[in-house]
Amino acid sequence: MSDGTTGTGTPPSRRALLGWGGAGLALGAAAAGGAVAAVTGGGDATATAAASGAAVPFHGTHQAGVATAVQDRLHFASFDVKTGDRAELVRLLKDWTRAAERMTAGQAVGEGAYGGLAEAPPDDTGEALGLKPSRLTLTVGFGPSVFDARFGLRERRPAALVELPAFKGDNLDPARSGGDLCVQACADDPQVAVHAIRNLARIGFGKVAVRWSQLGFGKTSSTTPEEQTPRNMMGFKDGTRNISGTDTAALDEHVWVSGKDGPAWLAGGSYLVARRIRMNVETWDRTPLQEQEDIFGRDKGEGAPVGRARERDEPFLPAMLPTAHVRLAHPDSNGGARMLRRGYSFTDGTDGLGRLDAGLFFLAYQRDVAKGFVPVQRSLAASDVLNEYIQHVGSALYAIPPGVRDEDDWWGRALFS
Ligand SMILES: C=CC1=C(C)c2cc3[nH]c(cc4nc(cc5[nH]c(cc1n2)c(C)c5CCC(=O)O)C(CCC(=O)O)=C4C)c(C)c3C=C
Ligand SMILES: [Fe+2]
Repeated sequence: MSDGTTGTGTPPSRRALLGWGGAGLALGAAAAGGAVAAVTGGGDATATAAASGAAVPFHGTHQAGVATAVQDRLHFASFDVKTGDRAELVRLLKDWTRAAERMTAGQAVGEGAYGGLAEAPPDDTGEALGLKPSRLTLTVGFGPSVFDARFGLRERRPAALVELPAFKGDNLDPARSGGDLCVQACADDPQVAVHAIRNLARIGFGKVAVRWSQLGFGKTSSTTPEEQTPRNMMGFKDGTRNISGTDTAALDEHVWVSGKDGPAWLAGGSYLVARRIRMNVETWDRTPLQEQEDIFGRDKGEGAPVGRARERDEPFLPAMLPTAHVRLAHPDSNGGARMLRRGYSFTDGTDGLGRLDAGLFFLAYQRDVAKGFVPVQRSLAASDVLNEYIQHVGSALYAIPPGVRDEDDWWGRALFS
């Protein structure tokens, strides 16, 4: 297998094509440092890392793509496992891990996209050649259905990994819900994220099939509060009170599964809730500004909570409508529940009735869904005035294993060992 550096008959890595090949190690380390700065540093470091197209380290205690700085683009895919052979599934997870190591470092999959046997299709599909690593992160998850009888994993199913309850107003499409495995690909370049999912799906041909996938074009939450807060498709700042990627105390309390929570294989991992939430943007755009602000409990320009001046001022919940989104979602209204939001806006063309098929692909990581998403969504589903403008049309839940520690480790090793 090629190491991704240039040589006769060997396809160059994306990094090599950028002129990084010879000094790959030194520059790779610098790029990783930039990515670390993106996670731990200030806004300037984040902006620099994004602009430089740096690589985010793949190996670590936790998977990248949860607490690491949120990139601007998403390709999320949910897969059904087609093989009934446990060994084949393990082989796939190992192959996926090795390919993910390469792609997140800006290298082509396997022997690359050209230069190999003319009689065989290339290992890599090629559309990311010449592009920077673009802070690509690949995050894998296991859905409840993978713990059925097929792979002998019944005893290993986390007690907390139960199907989400039905919520008032849900209009879920089974074709956009569920799945045995997921891969969240985030990057600053959409082509890099799409290339990653395409190549993982290709490696999995015959063993897994994409059940549904979702592209996202603008982050709606960040883990870097020192950055400018992004705006959602309703024009409001979204993610102001999200968990910061540097707030280790909050991450330990609300996001990472601990050894005490069980099962042991999931320690250092998390749970991911994905919801495709359609917005009726045409109706929203005809709603008066005051009403829009009352619905969220924040103003549209600054993003300040009702009665306050600045975005980061502490919300005073009694000043908001009892049905305001922020009042209902706030931890004080939900027994202290918090989650790390990492969603993206989407626009998937039109719906045939002249309306944009647009909305929020809501992604939230948490330590326990029963104490995070479920109580908050119950309260939102029952009373949120925002419900007049939105509808949940897709839903999935996954257990997110801990990070891949080194080159000998692989996604899900502790689960299958
Ligand atoms: C069940 C969890 C949540 C869903 C589903 C959800 C959907 C949703 N949210 C917005 C826009 C905003 N949400 C904001 C705050 C906010 N939302 C949730 C949870 C869900 N949102 C939480 C936990 C919070 C933070 C509450 C707090 O601590 O104050 C905001 C305000 C800015 C912010 O703090 O992020 C906006 C704006 C939309 C449009 C939407 C569905 C389409
Ligand atoms: Fe919200």
